[in-house]
Amino acid sequence: MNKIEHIGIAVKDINAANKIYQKLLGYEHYKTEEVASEGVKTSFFTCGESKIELLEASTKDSPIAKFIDKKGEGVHHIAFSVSDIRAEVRRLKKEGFVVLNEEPKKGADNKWVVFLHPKSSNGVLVELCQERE
Ligand SMILES: CC[C@@H](C(=O)O)C(=O)SCCNC(=O)CCNC(=O)[C@H](O)C(C)(C)COP(=O)(O)OP(=O)(O)OC[C@H]1O[C@@H](n2cnc3c(N)ncnc32)[C@H](O)[C@@H]1OP(=O)(O)O
Ligand SMILES: [Co+2]
Repeated sequence: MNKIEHIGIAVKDINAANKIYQKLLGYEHYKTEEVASEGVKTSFFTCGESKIELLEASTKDSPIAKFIDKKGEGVHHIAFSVSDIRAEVRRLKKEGFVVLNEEPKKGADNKWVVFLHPKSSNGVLVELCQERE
């Protein structure tokens, strides 16, 4: 793993959350992006070498909608940047982690992403991210 790429935060209202995180960080987000395949609207803030990803559900069955229904707003996942996502998937499977999608899928901000089930990482949903060429 190279670094924490982003921390994903589930929010009910991305416009309201943007204002809060703008005040918190002292600067504006640099982009918004809808990822229809994941049922989310995102907003990204830089934070040093890492990012904050705000996530609002765009569909009723979005993982974000389910998460907020059960747990409320808050930290939803931690994403790690990796250089070779397929090699990391092979390594992590051997280590016993539960991989949710073996085939990397298109994430936000020009990334390939793979998720690991929170039950295999102490209740934390983990995302692996590799830059798309
Ligand atoms: C924008 C794209 C991308 C990026 O580029 O950055 C994203 O970040 S997309 C983010 C949204 N997408 C995902 O989260 C995809 C991966 N997630 C999943 O596949 C599912 O959400 C899940 C983790 C497998 C859970 O789905 P499911 O089993 O259907 O949900 P339940 O509500 O029944 O929960 C079961 C169990 O798991 C706990 N849970 C759910 N989500 C989380 C979470 N984010 N962190 C920690 N724990 C989580 C949930 O509370 C249930 O626990 P118990 O009640 O104890 O059984
Ligand atoms: Co993410």
